[in-house]
Amino acid sequence: MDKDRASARLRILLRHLGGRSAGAVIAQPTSEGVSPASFHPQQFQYTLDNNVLSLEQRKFYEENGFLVIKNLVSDADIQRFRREFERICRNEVKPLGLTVMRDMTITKSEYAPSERTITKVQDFQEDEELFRYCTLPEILKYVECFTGPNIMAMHTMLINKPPDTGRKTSRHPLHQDLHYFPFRPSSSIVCAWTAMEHIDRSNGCLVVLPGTHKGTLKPHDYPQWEGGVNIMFHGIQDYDKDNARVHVIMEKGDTVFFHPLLIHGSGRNKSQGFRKAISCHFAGANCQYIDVKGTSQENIEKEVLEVARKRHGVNDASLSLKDVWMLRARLVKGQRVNL
Ligand SMILES: CCCC(=O)SCCNC(=O)CCNC(=O)[C@H](O)C(C)(C)COP(=O)(O)OP(=O)(O)OC[C@H]1O[C@@H](n2cnc3c(N)ncnc32)[C@H](O)[C@@H]1OP(=O)(O)O
Ligand SMILES: Nc1ncnc2c1ncn2[C@@H]1O[C@H](COP(=O)(O)OP(=O)(O)OP(=O)(O)O)[C@@H](O)[C@H]1O
Ligand SMILES: O=C(O)CCC(=O)C(=O)O
Ligand SMILES: [Fe+2]
Ligand SMILES: [Mg+2]
Repeated sequence: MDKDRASARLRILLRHLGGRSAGAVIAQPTSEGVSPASFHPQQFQYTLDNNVLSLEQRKFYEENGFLVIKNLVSDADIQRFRREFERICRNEVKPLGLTVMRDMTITKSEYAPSERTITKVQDFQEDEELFRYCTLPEILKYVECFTGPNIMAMHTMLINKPPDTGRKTSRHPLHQDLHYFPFRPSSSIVCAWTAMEHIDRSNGCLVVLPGTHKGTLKPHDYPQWEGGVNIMFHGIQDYDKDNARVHVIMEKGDTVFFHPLLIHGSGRNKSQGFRKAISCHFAGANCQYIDVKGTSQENIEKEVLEVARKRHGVNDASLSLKDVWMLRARLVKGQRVNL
């Protein structure tokens, strides 16, 4: 693409996004299909102008790709999420569309459903009690700094990381969440992840490689782990080993906001407890779906569609990753524009 066309495309993109820092041109990574030749020096690429983040917080996110806000979600709310999760585990409620995951070392076991066999629930957008998390004003206040005022909740999870059985399957390999998402631009997407208890290295805290959000989306695949790896837990094969791993220690209610290109994962849970966190990936409603065919995301599309076909018996060859995400997406603020 020549320089003029590239900058014209950027201008359209900017208008579409409702404008970031005044007069600034967003420097999008090349994986977004925009030429880096049109970079202009500017201060902020990953946060919007607003009065919520302090200059220091804003600079921290720009530089590192994540930001921890201490004590953001109340104990009372966390208790409600915990109760609802327990009800789901006991089969007392069956929210529509919910995906229940078991650790691969216990999937084929005879255990009755309980909090000890479920490692993660995903897609709780139809469970009003858990979905309250995605609508908490204290969460959305920060989310808006990244997505702008029209906010979609795209992906919801409550993670119940089990004590490791010794096979290290409780680890989550280093990855970028954007690998799973067929929508862009990446900087209008943010994950909010709230610790539901004290989380440190002993029970498998989040591990991040600061600054990696400035890079591009890397190819992902299953890691070659001896003890095996959970379904769809793709990892980055060759990340820069010189990048310092940072273990993010959090207290109950602390919330980390992070960019979908930030390389992160979590270590083994060496404790006897089930380590809990609740999270939602939000996106600006102005984001656009992309076709991932012919990209590194093709492998995850194939896996997700195979599961969708098996579970729902749909056999439509034209089904794409986009269709799956359109069903999950739920508006939490403003207007549903594209997603
Ligand atoms: C930003 C996002 C980052 C991420 O989210 S990374 C994680 C992404 N994970 C997902 O999207 C969730 C994937 N899981 C699922 O969709 C469901 O758990 C899954 C696999 C469909 C299973 O659901 P159900 O069919 O209700 O359960 P089931 O017990 O009958 O299992 C069916 C077949 O799947 C297998 N399975 C289930 N959980 C597994 C696991 N953790 N690791 C490896 N294999 C697993 C299970 O053994 C069974 O296999 P088979 O049919 O007997 O051969
Ligand atoms: N040698 C490695 N190669 C690739 N990824 C790794 C390696 N070691 C750890 N990881 C990944 O890095 C993240 C954090 O792992 P970390 O080393 O903190 O945990 P751990 O090995 O379970 O525990 P610890 O090192 O505290 O005993 C996880 O995503 C894990 O999968
Ligand atoms: O809570 C964790 O272990 C992190 C999970 C994660 O990064 C993910 O599911 O995308
Ligand atoms: Fe992740
Ligand atoms: Mg280690």
